Amino acid sequence: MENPQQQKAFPVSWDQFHRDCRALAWRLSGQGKWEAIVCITRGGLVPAAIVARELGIRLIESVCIASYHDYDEQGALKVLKPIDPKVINLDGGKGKAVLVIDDLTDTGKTAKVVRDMLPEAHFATVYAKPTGRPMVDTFVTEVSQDTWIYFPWDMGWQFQPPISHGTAG
Ligand SMILES: O=P(O)(O)OC[C@H]1O[C@H](OP(=O)(O)OP(=O)(O)O)[C@H](O)[C@@H]1O
Ligand code: HPA
Ligand SMILES: [Mg+2]
Repeated sequence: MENPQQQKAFPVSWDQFHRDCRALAWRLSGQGKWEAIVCITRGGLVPAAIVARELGIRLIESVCIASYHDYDEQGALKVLKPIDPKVINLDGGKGKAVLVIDDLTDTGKTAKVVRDMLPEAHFATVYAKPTGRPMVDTFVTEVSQDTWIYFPWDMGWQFQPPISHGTAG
């Protein structure tokens, strides 16, 4: 993983994120009749809340996975909390009744770990990079692999130097 400072920046505001989550819900509506959402924490929590509201799904489970440290380097994936067997065992035990949601797929490694737990679930992310794209069934916006997505919960307001000063990224 390249240092985000050297990558293209794709900053996302709360408003844009809400719209993109609604667009994801529109794409998902009509594709399946899911009984539960499994969100991949922590990034999947916010899109899962919005999609659950739009699709009327009230059974929400989490799978807690940590991988990136210091915002840029991906370390070993750690499953901090597995999926409740009650959710795994819905409709045959392979995830047919489950919608899995995350904020993005980058290398696809996180999605792969969860796919191994729920091979027949539908995987949805708001954003996708080319390497991770084959791991998800539905997404809204693709960005290039050398783009770093800045989510609104990681951001704060700060002064932007004018473009003419030549330092804007
Ligand atoms: O496709 P990958 O290369 O595996 O990367 C994508 C994952 O990385 C980020 O999560 P992270 O592990 O940083 O944890 P967080 O959701 O708690 O921020 C993001 O939310 C995805 O879950
Ligand atoms: O582009 C990204 N942005 C934020 N978190 C991430 N985790 C993996 N890739 C990214
Ligand atoms: Mg995550």
